[in-house]
Amino acid sequence: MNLIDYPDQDMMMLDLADQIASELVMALEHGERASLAVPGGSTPGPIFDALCAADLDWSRVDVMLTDERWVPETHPRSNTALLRDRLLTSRAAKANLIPLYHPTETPEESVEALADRIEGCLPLSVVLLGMGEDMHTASLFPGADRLEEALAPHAPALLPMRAPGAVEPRMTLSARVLNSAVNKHLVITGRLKRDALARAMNAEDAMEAPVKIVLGAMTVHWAA
Ligand SMILES: O=C1O[C@H](COP(=O)(O)O)[C@@H](O)[C@H](O)[C@H]1O
Repeated sequence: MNLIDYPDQDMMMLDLADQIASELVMALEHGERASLAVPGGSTPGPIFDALCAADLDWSRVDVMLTDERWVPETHPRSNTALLRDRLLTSRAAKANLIPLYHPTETPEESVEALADRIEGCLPLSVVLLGMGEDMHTASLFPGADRLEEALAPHAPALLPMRAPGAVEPRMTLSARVLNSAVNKHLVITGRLKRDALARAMNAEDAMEAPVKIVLGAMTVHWAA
């Protein structure tokens, strides 16, 4: 794991947006298409605000979330709504959204159809992950019902997930998909998440600290 400490959050968000844009450009130089997976939640908005204006051929980029809350796009907690508002705009409006949500009552009803579209984008060119203070990443939560399956080396690409720490059912990329990305970044802010990262590094296994499963070849970006 490579940990970068930034002097402030603004600088970190701009720098990270630049790095991701460069990695996408590189991927497009070597292949027909590039793929990018990004988190939802409260942290990545400023990265999206800068990244959406990057001068690259977005029409050849597939964009997806690392995980989604099972709520419609009109819901304030929809990660897809965040993506549409702050990343899939400006130049990046030309990117192709690979959805992690479909309006069925449960994620189980949609998982197969959604997974089919993800398989065609693997390995991901770039993954950006977030992390909660409980050491979850994507929707790999401690105590989640299908966590063991999602952490397994031959896990399916996409899994429904329910956890005591998650407000609603989730859909998440598996650890296999996250770890197989060509470029891997984890962005965290604040002292509490830095402490959580330290706890995850020292944890016995990823079942108690799921983020541990992705830390191996990860660049972790932190600012207070
Ligand atoms: O629920 C989620 O939480 C994590 C962390 O979110 P944050 O608000 O603490 O930044 C996020 O990475 C994940 O994508 C999201 O669904």
